[in-house]
Amino acid sequence: MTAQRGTTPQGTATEEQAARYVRGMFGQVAGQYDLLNHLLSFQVDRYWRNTTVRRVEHILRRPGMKVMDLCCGTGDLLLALEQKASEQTLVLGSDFCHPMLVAAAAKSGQRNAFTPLFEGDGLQLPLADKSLDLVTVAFGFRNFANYRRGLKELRRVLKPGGMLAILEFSTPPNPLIRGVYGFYSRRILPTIGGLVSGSKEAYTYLPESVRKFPGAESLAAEMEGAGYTRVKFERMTFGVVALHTGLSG
Ligand SMILES: C[S@@+](CC[C@H](N)C(=O)[O-])C[C@H]1O[C@@H](n2cnc3c(N)ncnc32)[C@H](O)[C@@H]1O
Repeated sequence: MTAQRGTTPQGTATEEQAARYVRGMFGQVAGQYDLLNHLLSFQVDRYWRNTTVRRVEHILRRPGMKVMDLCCGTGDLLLALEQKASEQTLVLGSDFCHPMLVAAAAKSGQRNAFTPLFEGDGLQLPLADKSLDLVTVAFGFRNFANYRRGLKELRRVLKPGGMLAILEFSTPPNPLIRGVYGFYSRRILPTIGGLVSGSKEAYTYLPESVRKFPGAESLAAEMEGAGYTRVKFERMTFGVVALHTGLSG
């Protein structure tokens, strides 16, 4: 399905259609996802995730904390979180794409504590209000069918003072870097991604979804609008990605 003009960031008429489209697309590329991630980012993706873990490490180390990596995909951030978490910290992984969770299950669970994985949509999580101390979302939030609803849902499941950390592609502020990155992501990335994964559409969707995603300042404003406090962001790699953090209130 090619995204048409519509009401969701994916261009579909309804949020259900957007979710089905995104889930199907990630399901197609789950097998080659890690290889392509590391290849297309020249391995810099590891640095982005490790930086994210460093920013939330104080929460991971505190015994009794409950942490969820939402949109965990094949589990790279989940694994990095697990490695820094105390054994008394509950780390959960969630995604709405089953083949991605299967890949994550093969990787996580390497510490002496159980890491439950569950299928869940970030817009409608099967979790009680105020149940988590930290939610991380790496490269998943951009795919939500409704950003405002997603922010509200994540605030719902966070305890008062709990932290949301969103690692996501962004728009480099420097026009020269933006031009070079734009050329790479629109021309080179879909070709390599298409050849390796067999789904050119998925790797054409990627730069398109980044282009449509709000810039770092706008996302910070959205977070504040949804009730998060102490919202801040840090750009990495010339602003190709940004890490936003905020407290649930
Ligand atoms: C680009 S992958 C990122 C995976 C992983 N976090 C990483 O850093 O590599 C995006 C993931 O978000 C998931 N996703 C997208 N929208 C979602 C939603 N509304 N609820 C749950 N998962 C979602 C997709 O299924 C996919 O596995």
